[in-house]
Amino acid sequence: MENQDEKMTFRESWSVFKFIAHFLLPFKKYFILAFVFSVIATGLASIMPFVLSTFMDNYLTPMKATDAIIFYFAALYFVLNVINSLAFFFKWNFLQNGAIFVNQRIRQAVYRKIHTLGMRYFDQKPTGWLITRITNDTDLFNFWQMLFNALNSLISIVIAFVALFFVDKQISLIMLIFLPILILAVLIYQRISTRVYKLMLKKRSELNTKLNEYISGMRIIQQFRQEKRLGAEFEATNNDYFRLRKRVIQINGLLLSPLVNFLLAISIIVVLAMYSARSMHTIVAAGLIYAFISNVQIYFNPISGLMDSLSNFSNGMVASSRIKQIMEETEYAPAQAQTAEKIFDSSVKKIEQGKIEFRDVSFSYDGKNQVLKHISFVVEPGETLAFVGHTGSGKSSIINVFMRFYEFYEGQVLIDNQDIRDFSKEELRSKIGLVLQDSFMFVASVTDNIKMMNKNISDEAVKKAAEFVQADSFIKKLENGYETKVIEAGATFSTGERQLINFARTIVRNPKILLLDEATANIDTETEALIQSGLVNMRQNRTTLVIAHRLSTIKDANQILVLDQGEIIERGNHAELLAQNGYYADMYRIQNLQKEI
Ligand SMILES: Nc1ncnc2c1ncn2[C@@H]1O[C@H](COP(=O)(O)OP(=O)(O)OP(=O)(O)O)[C@@H](O)[C@H]1O
Repeated sequence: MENQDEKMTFRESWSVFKFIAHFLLPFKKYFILAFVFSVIATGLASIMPFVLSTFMDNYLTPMKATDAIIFYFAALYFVLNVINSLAFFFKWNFLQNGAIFVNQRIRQAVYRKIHTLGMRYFDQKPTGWLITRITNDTDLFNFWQMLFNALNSLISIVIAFVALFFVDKQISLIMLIFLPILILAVLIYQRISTRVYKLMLKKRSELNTKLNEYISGMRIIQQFRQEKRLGAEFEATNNDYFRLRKRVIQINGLLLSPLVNFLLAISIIVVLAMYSARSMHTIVAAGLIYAFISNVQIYFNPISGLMDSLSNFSNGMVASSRIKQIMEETEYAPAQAQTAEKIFDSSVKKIEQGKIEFRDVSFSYDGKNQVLKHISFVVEPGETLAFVGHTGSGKSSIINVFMRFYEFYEGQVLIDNQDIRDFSKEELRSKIGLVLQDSFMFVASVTDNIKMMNKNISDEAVKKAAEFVQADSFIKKLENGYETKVIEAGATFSTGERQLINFARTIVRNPKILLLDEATANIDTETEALIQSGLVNMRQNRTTLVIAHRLSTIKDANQILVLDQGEIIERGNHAELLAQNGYYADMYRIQNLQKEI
C-alpha cells in the first residue's frame, strides 16, 4: 500500500527498472524471437494490400486479368496470409511463454524471500497484503509484454510509415502531423488512467486484506454477531473497488479506441480529399488508394496498444517497486550458524545433552517496550521447568526467543553450554519440539500431518509415536484411520484431538528438548486424561520448558518460575513455592477453590 500514491522519482524508476531487468534477462531469447516474428507479421500485413492494389490497378481495371493471373495473385495472397498468421502465432507464443516464465520466477523469488524474513516482519504486514503482493503484483510485473507492446507499436508505426512514404511522399509527410497529436493524446490518457488505476489497485489490496481477516476470524465474527457490521464494511470497500474499476473501464472506453478512431477517420478524409484534388489533373489508381489507406490503418492501430502498454507500464512500475521492497527487506529471521556441508565436520555443533540456560536475557518486540527483563535460569538435561504468571507476563516470549522466532539483543541463551546462535537452524528445529496450544493441520492425511511430509519417517514410526502419546486410540476410530483426510486447518478435529496429533508429530522426530504451551481450552475429561498421560510420556528423558495454565499439571516440575511483567518474581519447586506463601501460593489456592466450586 505504501508508495502507491506517490510519484516515483527518476532515480527510483531507474533502480526499479534495473531490478526488473535482472528477472527479464534470462528469458531474452523469447523476447527477441517474439520481436522477429512480430516484424515479419507487421511487414507482411503492410505488403499484402500492395499485392491487391497491383492486381486491381494493373490487371482488373485495364481488364487484363486472365485465369492464370487471377490464380497467381490468389495463391500469392493466400501464401502471404498463411505466413502472416504463422508469424503472428509464433510471436504470440514466444511472448506469452516468456511472460509466464518471468512471472513464475519472480513469484518463486518473492516466496523464497518471505521465508527468510523474521516474525517481526509478519507482525507488521497483514496476510492479505502479502498475498496481494505475491499474486496480483507479480502479475502486474508483466513488463515483458508492456515493453514488447511498446516496442512493437513503434516498429509497426515505422514500417507503415515507410510503406506510405514509398507510395506517396507528400501525403505520407502530412500523416506525420498526426503523430504529435497522437502522442499528446497518449500522454493525457496515461496521466488520467494511471491515477485511477493506482487507486483501484489500492482498493483491491484492501479488499484482499479484509477478506483474509474475515475468513480466518470467522469463528469470532459469528460468536460476536459481527456479520452485519463487517458485511457493511466489506460492501463499502467492494463498492469503492467496483466504482474505481468502472472508472478505469470508462476512461479506457472513452479515450483508448474512440480517440484513435476519430483521428484515423480524419486522416482518411484528408487522404481521400488529397487524392480527389489530384484526380482533377491526373488519373489516380483506386488500388493504390486502397493500399495507402490500409497502411494508414496499420500506422494508427498500434497507437491504442501503445497507450495501453504505457498505462500498464506505470502500474507495473508501482507493483514492481513494491515487490522490490519485499526483496530488499532486511527484517530477517534471526541468524544461525550455517549448516556445514559435511556431517562429520567437527565445527558443526550438535545438541547432545539438552541443557538449557538463559543468562540475563532481556528482550523487546519493538525496541521500545521491554517484554523480558534480565531473565536467568538453568535447566539440566531431562529436567522440567515451568513458567507461570498472568496473561501478558512474558511466558510465550521466552519460548519465542528460545525458538529464535525473534532476535534478542541482551544476555545469552545457551544449549549444552554453547551459544544458541552457534547451532544451525536445522539442528535447532530437529532437536527442539514445539507444541503450541492449538496446532495447525494441513490438508493431507493424518499420517502426512504427523510426518509433516518428511519422507524419511516410516508409517511404522508414525504409529509408534501416536501410541506413545495416546493418540492412537482416537485415530484408529476415524473413518479411514491414519489415512483420514484432514480438511481446512483440521477444522473437523477437536482441540484435544488436534493436540494429540501434534504430540505425535513432535515425538516422531524424537527431539532432545520439548517446549510445551499447555492448552487452556476446555477439553473433555477423557481426552484431557489422554493428553496428560501423553505429556508425561513425552517429557521422559527430555529437557522440557512448559507454559503452565493449570498449576495442578506442573506439581512435579523440577523448577517453577513465576513471571510478572517480564520479570521472575518467584522461583522454586511446587513445595518450595507454596512454603514461600507468595504469588504462586495465592494462584494455587484460587485455582483449587475454583475447582471445588
Ligand atoms: N508479536 C508481538 N509484538 C509486540 N508485542 C508483543 C508481541 N507478542 C506479545 N507481545 C507483548 O509482549 C508481552 C508479553 O506477551 P506474552 O505473549 O509473552 O505473554 P504470555 O505471558 O505468554 O501471555 P499469555 O498467557 O496470555 O499467552 C505482552 O505485553 C504482549 O502484548
